[in-house]
Amino acid sequence: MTTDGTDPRLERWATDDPHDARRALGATGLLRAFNDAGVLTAADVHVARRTADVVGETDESVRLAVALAVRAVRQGSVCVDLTAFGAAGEAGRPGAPAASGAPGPEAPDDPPLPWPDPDGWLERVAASPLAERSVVRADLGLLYLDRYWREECQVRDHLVARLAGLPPAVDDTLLERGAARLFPGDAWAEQRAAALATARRRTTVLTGGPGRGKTTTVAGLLALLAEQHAEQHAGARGPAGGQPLRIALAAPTGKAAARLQDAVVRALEPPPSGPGAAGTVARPGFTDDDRHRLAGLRASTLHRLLGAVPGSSTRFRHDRSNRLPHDVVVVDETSMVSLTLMARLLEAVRPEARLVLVGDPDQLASVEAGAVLADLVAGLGARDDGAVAALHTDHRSESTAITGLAAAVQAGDDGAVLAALTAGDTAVELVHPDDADAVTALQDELARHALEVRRLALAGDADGALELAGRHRLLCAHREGPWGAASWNRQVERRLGEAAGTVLGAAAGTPWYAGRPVLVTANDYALGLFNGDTGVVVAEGDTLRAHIEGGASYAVARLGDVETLHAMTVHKSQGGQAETVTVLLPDETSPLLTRELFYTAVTRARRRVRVVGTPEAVAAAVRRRARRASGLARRLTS
Ligand SMILES: Nc1ncnc2c1ncn2[C@@H]1O[C@H](COP(=O)(O)OP(=O)(O)OP(=O)(O)O)[C@@H](O)[C@H]1O
Repeated sequence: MTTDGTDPRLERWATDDPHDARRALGATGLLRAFNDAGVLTAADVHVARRTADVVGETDESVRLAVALAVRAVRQGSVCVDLTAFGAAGEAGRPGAPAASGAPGPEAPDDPPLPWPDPDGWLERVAASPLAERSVVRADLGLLYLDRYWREECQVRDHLVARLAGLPPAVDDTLLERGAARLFPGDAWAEQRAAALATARRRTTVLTGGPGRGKTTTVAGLLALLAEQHAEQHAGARGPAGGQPLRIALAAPTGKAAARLQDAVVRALEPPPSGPGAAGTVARPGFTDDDRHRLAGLRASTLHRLLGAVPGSSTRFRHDRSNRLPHDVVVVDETSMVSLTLMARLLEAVRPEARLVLVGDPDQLASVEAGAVLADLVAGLGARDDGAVAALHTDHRSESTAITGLAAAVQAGDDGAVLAALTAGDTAVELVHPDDADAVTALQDELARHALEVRRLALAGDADGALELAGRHRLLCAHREGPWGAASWNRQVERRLGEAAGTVLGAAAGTPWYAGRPVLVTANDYALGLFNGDTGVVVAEGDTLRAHIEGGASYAVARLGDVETLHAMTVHKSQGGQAETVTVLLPDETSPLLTRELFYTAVTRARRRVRVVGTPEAVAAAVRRRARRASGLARRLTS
């Protein structure tokens, strides 16, 4: 582990298969050596060779640098810091300065690599025809593929321009009065301050972990803005007069958008009345006027908001020449937004519109390149002009032990994490993977849970099966391997089949059976299904129907992109929560084992979290950052 917490190991792939698709047949020189060593894939090598050949670049170290830049993007970084690598015996040793986010130098037991001399390496790339032709860019001491450099600069330019613009006009007396009504007293002080700060700005990043009251704050903020708008346009005539505030609510995935809409609508509902209802649900103090002004709010995916263009994942109908019409744009789960999508969003939002980016910067970043939310928090936070509003108070978790564990993970304090996991609190528990009895007990518990879900599903009790299935989540770092989601899915299915005296799941030739919990893995707008939706297959007479959380049900034959959900990856669990969560940690050498992964996993639990892993794996997870190389935070501060 390097001093900045970056993983010191250079992640490599390995295979005995001479025909493995990652092998770059015909590669020579340094590219060959790094491909043979499992650092570069055939795709990395191919791009470097083709672009270098086109411009006649023959310097092997430059070709290697381009391949490493391609590799970096493949691994989620936006650029690469060549100083993180280095000549053998120089920067290549563990503990040498590693760039933020860049994969670090090799582990001591890996064969040494023929690294070029790091001195002047970036300068050689910068002087090459590849840089002259803008194939790559050397900037901030980092090497970028041109597209990502341009996108990073675009994001910086748009944000800096937004921050430099005049603040929106507000009626301060009305705003203060509204905030005191919506967020009254001490219990709402943090959210009141955040909503007030956000209302007075064009651009705000609103951060907070799960249950910190972000969505509730957004609902109250929208009521404040709608009140301001109504006041400003009272008695106005003409096309704008009387037009309600145009609000866009969006999230990167369909599931997150549906949750955002639900949460905002729920927050706006009148508090329950009747005996015993008082004090059960805390809601901002909305009036009927607020509810009327915000009636019919809908959330959509960011792609849908921007107007997806068939055949392109990076171009949208709304762009700088056709801006979004909205006065307020709220984006939830911003941690899942890639650099490319953020660049497209920022160019499409009208400069005078309010933009509120909501999310938890400690969670895993987007599947695609970039760690935009974390960069915005670091970069804008350092400017100290109030663009970042943070919520810290946990309003949801039913266990202070879980809150404490999550805080210790967040702080990177492995000692405190291990102490929390072994303190004997029933809400938080550590199971050693070599403890055969404990692992068997876990397997039995999972099988009992799956059997009970199946019993309800066979009896046609869709609500009961859904409710029970959603109470527990088994989260894995990996998809494959002994501690991967696929293997645990098979294991639970085998136990289920044994108990039912039959074969269930893939081994039976059909994945469908009553009690199969499912995870939707792609949006299907025609069916109204979203990536991340969860459900259970229920027997209805002789047929099987998948009942999806939220009410819809479908004949199983209609569903295409679904996976079995006895276990799931932590990545796919983002945005959801369950009463109990079991986290299976891989051993401490797994490159996926990071603080962000562990934090995301434990914060999915509301009441109880059980971590299966060695103390070494826990410590490695807490200490290792999933940093992604990017220059955005620095660009925003300079
Ligand atoms: N000030 C408060 N006092 C009491 N309860 C609150 C307060 N603020 C929010 N809550 C309640 O806490 C729960 C979580 O709030 P909310 O959904 O706004 O959090 P969140 O940060 O958006 O969570 P997530 O990111 O997990 O969706 C909700 O049930 C909400 O009603």
